[in-house]
Amino acid sequence: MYTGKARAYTNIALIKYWGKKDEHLILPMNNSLSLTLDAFYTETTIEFKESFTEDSFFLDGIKQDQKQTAKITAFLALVRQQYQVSLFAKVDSRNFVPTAAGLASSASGLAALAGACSAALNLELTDKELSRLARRGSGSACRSIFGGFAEWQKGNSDQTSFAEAIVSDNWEQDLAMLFVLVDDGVKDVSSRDGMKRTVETSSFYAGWLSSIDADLKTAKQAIAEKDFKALGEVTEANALRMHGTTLAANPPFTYWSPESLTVMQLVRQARQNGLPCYFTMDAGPNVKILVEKKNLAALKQFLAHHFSSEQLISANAGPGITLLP
Ligand SMILES: O=C(O)C[C@@](O)(CF)CCOP(=O)(O)OP(=O)(O)O
Repeated sequence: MYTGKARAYTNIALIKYWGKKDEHLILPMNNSLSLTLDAFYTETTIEFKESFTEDSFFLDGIKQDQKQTAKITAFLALVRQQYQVSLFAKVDSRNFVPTAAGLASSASGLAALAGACSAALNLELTDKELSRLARRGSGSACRSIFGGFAEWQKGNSDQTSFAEAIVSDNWEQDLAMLFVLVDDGVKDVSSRDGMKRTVETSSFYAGWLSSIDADLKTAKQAIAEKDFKALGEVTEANALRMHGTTLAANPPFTYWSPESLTVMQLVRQARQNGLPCYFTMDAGPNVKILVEKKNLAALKQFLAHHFSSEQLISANAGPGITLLP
């Protein structure tokens, strides 16, 4: 019997991963850049055992069905094949996210699973190898191996596609992210399905790709210079461009709900009132607002007129993956 446990935190992309060049290996079309946060994490324990006749997956103590287990089973099949393991496993994940719906990220879950496998099988993977393994579970998971800012080098093969920490002189400690939970109950298109449809059908996709290199350069320069305005502006513009691609997909779709648009407008208004903050969004209606820690309280106060405290969840920069005893 082999057991392992790991904790990994969610990350939010400031320059988005949106589109795969290779679906099987999960190689992205473009580099992306993220900030790992401390508020949401997953702890995953895995047990490989001779007596198990199939893989099983428990999330917060509840056995998951085939569909929810799909990403996990596919990942474990890869681990067995890659590391010549014949044993089945029991995976027990606990998501430490505020009760709010829709915040459990596959990034922290699959990164924690990769770490737990490495520990259980005594693979002693380097961070780069762990990032490559996590990438096979879910693309954005490869960035959660690292704390603070990370860049996912797109590469062109399984060997060359992995994330790396961005040297930042700990500037991320001065930043915060405020999640505004807008729950409009609309069942979104998953990020995996959304990016696939967009790559395959959106006439705006080429425009998105052509803007990435400049955005990455701007973001990395902003981090090096601790220039919050520059980082915020490129973060917001990049997110708008990513989401713009969905409008030209076939069939068209959007992750934005009416409340999402209200939050975006409030962020612009806060800026006009002299409170620097910038929004980003992923595959769902929730809005994430990048703000300097010194302005977090003022931002929360400004939004408190429109949202309940349960809808406003703040996070600071978080650490990389931790293997647990
Ligand atoms: O996080 C980002 O860069 C941007 C997104 O969150 C925007 F929605 C995409 C994350 O995609 P993911 O869930 O990693 O997809 P997978 O590789 O198909 O599992």
